[in-house]
Amino acid sequence: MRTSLVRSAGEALRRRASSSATPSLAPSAHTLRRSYGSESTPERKVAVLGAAGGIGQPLSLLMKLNPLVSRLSLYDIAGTPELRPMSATSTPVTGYASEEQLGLALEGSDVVIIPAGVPRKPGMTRDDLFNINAGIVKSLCTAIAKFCPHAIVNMISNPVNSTVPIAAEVFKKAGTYDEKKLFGVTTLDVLRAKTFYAGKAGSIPAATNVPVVGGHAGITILPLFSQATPASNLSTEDITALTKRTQDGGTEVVEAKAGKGSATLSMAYAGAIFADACLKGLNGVPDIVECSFVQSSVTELPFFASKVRLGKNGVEEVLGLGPLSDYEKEGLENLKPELRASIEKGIKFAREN
Ligand SMILES: NC(=O)c1ccc[n+]([C@@H]2O[C@H](COP(=O)([O-])OP(=O)(O)OC[C@H]3O[C@@H](n4cnc5c(N)ncnc54)[C@H](O)[C@@H]3O)[C@@H](O)[C@H]2O)c1
Ligand SMILES: O=C(O)C[C@H](O)C(=O)O
Repeated sequence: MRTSLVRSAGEALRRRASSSATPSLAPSAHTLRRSYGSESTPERKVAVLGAAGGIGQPLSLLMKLNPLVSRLSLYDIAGTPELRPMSATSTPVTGYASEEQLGLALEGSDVVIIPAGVPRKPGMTRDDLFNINAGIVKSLCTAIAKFCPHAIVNMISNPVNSTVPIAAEVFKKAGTYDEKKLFGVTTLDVLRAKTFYAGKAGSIPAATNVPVVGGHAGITILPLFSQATPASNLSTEDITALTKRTQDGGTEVVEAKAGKGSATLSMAYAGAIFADACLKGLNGVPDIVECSFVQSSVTELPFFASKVRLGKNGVEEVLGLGPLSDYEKEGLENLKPELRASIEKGIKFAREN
C-alpha cells in the first residue's frame, strides 16, 4: 500500500519533471527499488577505489546488486578479502590490493567511484583532511588518466570542494580532461535536505525533492527549500533551521560516531544512487537529473554543485539555479569566498605536486 503510494506519487512528480522547463530531480531516482526491465543494459564495468572502507564495502555491495553493472572491480590498499566471495555470483567481481594491480582494476572501467581516503574525527573540518586525501586522490586520478581515461569519475573523498579540482588538474596535465566526466558526489546533501524537509512539511520523503547547490562543506552546502516539492508554507525560522541542519548533517554524524569516522551507510546509499544515475545516463536513459559538483558556469566559480542532466557522455547539461529566495541569494553570496578558496587550494596543490 505504502509502496504503491510512493510509486504513484513518484510517477506523478516524474511526469511533471519531464514536462517542466526547469527539470526537477526525479524522486524515484532516490530510491533503488526500480525495474530495469525495459531499459537497455550494455556491458558496464564499475571500479570502486577504497572498496574496503566504511563507505567502500556497502557501496560495493550495492553496486554488485545493480543490474546495470556487468563487471565490478574493487581496489583498496588494505585489500578486499571480505568482498571476494561476492564474485561467486553472476556479476564478476574482482578484488585488487596492491598499487601494481591498480591498472588492472581500472582497465576498461566505464565508471570509477572514489571513496578512498581518511574520514573526519570530531572537531575536524573536511578541509582538515586535505593534507592526506589530496595526495591519495592525485595518485588515483593519475592512474585513471593512464588506464581508463574515458571513464566517468564519481569523487566521494573529502574535501570534495578541493578533490574535484585536484582531479581536473591531474587530468588536464595528462591531456585526458573531459569536464563532462568528472563529478563530485553531493547526493547525500540532497538526501539529507529532503529527509529533513519531509519531516517538517509532512511529505513522503521518497516523493520529495530539494535541490542542493554550491559545494560540499558547511555553508557551501546550500539547500534550495524555496524550490522544494511538494511546496510547503514553512516559516522563515523553519527554513533557517532546516538549512543549518542540512549544512551540519555530516558533522552531526561525525560527532555521534565519536571518533569512529563519518557517514558510511548513508553515503554508500547516496553513492550507489549517483553511480546508478551515471550508468543510466551512459545507457541513454532520458531525463536523468541529479545534483552534483561539476565544472560550471552557473556562477563565476569554476566548479559548482547544481542540477545536472546526465547523458551518454556524462554531463549533458548543467542546469541553472532557478529562482532563489532572498535568504538563498544571501546564502549564495556568503558561500562563494569559502568555495573559491577550497577550489583554488586544490588547483594549487595539483599544480605544485
Ligand atoms: N562526498 C560525501 O558526501 C562523503 C560522505 C561521507 C564520507 N566522505 C568521505 O569519503 C572518504 C572515505 O570515508 P570512509 O568512511 O569510507 O573512510 P574509511 O577510512 O573507512 O575508508 C577509506 C578506505 O580508503 C582506503 N584507501 C586509503 N588510501 C587509499 C589508496 N591510495 N588507494 C585505495 N584505497 C585507499 C583505506 O584503506 C580504507 O579502506 C573520506 O574522505 C570521507 O570524508 C564523503
Ligand atoms: O561530514 C563528513 O566528514 C563526511 C561527509 O562529507 C558527510 O557529509 O557526511
